Amino acid sequence: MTRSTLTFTKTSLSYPSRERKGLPQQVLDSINFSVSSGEFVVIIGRSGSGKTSLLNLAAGFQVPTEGGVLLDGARIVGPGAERAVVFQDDALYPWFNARDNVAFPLKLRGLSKAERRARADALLALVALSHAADRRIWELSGGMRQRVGIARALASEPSFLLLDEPLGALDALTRTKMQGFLLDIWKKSGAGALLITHSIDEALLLATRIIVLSPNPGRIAATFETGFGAELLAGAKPETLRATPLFKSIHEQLTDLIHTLSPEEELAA
Ligand SMILES: Nc1ncnc2c1ncn2[C@@H]1O[C@H](COP(=O)(O)OP(=O)(O)OP(=O)(O)O)[C@@H](O)[C@H]1O
Repeated sequence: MTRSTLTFTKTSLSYPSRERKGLPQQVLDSINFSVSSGEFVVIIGRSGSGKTSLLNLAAGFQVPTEGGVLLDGARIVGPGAERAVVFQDDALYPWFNARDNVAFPLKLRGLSKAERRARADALLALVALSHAADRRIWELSGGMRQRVGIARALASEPSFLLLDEPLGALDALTRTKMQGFLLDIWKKSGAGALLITHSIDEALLLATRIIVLSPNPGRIAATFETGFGAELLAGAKPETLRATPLFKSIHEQLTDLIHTLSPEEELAA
């Protein structure tokens, strides 16, 4: 895969606000950062700090009020197959089985039935769901559904995975498994990842870089370069990493920072 870069440059976003009688409410203020292939950037910040808005801009669902969002230097003006989005409650087609859900974007790309089946089966193998290819969506657990959603997102061979709390609805054990899994997929795909989470622990385990957003309007308050994901991929156990002084220190700094920025907000550890 050729190296690709997604860049936010002096990106600001305002929404018309009902409470303010139509006056614009600024939710993002002059955001500057980039994500390249092979990077895993995690955005963390209190509820309402503009995380989803940021991701929507990268996806091309919205356009900035000021500044730009660029893909390899070209302004993003709409959604594109090279930027795949995975949400918390991914809307899979309940009347299709897992394979047909994954194959659906391939149909839109005009692949033949045999090609779609072969590609969907390869993607299901990648997310360790070969055994469930023929099962309907309602026959799958929450974690399995999320893996189908990720396989479907990978079907378009995206350069970027845009992940909006994809693991937020899962129980703790499944979430831990899925974190390792997500890292593995990201590494194998060579894509760049931009993940939103409320969990400081998750941010630390997955990110190559953590960006903290401060609220009202959303601004970058701090950036942390981290590398625990590489250790997880190399086989380290999450609990071993959590016990290291460096993990504890960054966890403490992030907790302090987010609570200083939003003292009334309870954040998940
Ligand atoms: N389509 C919209 N129209 C008007 N205001 C919006 C719209 N979408 C979001 N907002 C407002 O923008 C601000 C940021 O919302 P956003 O969803 O980006 O934050 P967030 O950090 O992702 O929040 P959460 O963690 O709760 O998901 C909020 O005040 C929200 O009410």
